[in-house]
Amino acid sequence: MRGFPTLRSMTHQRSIEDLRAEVDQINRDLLTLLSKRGEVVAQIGHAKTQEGRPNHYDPAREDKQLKEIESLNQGPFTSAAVKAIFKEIFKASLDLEESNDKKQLLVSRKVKSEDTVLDIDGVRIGGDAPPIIVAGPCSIESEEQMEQTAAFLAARGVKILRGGAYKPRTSPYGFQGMGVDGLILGSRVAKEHGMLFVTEVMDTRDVEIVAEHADILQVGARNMHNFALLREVGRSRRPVLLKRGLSATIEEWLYAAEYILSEGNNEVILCERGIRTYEKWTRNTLDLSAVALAKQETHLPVIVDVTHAAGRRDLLIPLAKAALAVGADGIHVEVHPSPATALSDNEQQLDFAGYDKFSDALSSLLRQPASV
Ligand SMILES: C=C(O[C@@H]1C=C(C(=O)O)C=C[C@H]1O)C(=O)O
Repeated sequence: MRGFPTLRSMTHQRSIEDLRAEVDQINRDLLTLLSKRGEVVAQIGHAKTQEGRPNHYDPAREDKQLKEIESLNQGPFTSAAVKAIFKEIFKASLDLEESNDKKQLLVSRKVKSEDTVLDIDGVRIGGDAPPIIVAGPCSIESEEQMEQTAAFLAARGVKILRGGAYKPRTSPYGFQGMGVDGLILGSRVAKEHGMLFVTEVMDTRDVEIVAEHADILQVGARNMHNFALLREVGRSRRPVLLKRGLSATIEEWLYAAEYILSEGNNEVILCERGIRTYEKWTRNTLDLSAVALAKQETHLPVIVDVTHAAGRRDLLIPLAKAALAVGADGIHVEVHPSPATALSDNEQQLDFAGYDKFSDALSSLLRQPASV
């Protein structure tokens, strides 16, 4: 190989110390170049994020660089060795791009250290506000059902009434909800009792009409990955209650919230509702570490839907206590005047007597501000 002195000519000319000093200097130069490369790569990462490309890995680009490096390599290292070194550099660069990017997430506490406290018509959620209760039937079924439930809950100080007008049912033949009539009914009854109305929106085409009637838009677990819907509720100017997906990791859940914030809507309430595991004795498995982590990593309020997490009435009190103990900003619970005849979720909704027991059991925890 041209240009490189032979071992024999080198050994007697320079001492090992001398050579090592040169290696030390080369290390420093390499480090300077590596750091410079890292800075440029981080800028590429930032540009990709701004273009809405969350996946930064680009194998074609890496391959192109490796091919060029191979063609330029004149030794003494083999091309395989040089390529292995550069692959490590690409891997570290990708990590750098992605971790820098994560630090800049709008949901992150690193970007906004203080708690986001929502104030919806005087109802405060998050931060130093006492934990809130979101309660009401699974589905809006009739005027009588909504009227009875709202009157009962309002008398007990519940400020947020829930009720589904569009229902994401497992079977297409299950009750699909009352639609617009349900929206009108739910919002009227809530208003009459001085409550806020939260209801699920499942389709981008319905965001406008649901936002017209509801005070808070719910994105349900089955739609947590519906990125078009997340963007659309992000563009609406209503607070959003974002449930965690059935099998979503915490990271995926927080990225889903990021979709909403990235459209300019900062009013997001995260809702842990249990995840799908192998366990059969509960409908889902309540993930309390997700609540603690979401509180730690984000500035958003986090509430816990104990009804869907448990799928059975007998666990609601202990699960709600545990949720409040880890710092949840509220509890979501389904209440129906007659769960046995409800058109959905018969097994898990509380009747009025059950709700009274539930709220009595939690009363001391509900008075104080959420604590981590
Ligand atoms: C820096 C980039 O992102 C990643 C890192 C690369 C690198 O370190 O050279 C190359 C491709 C991507 O996997 C890029 O796309 O250019």
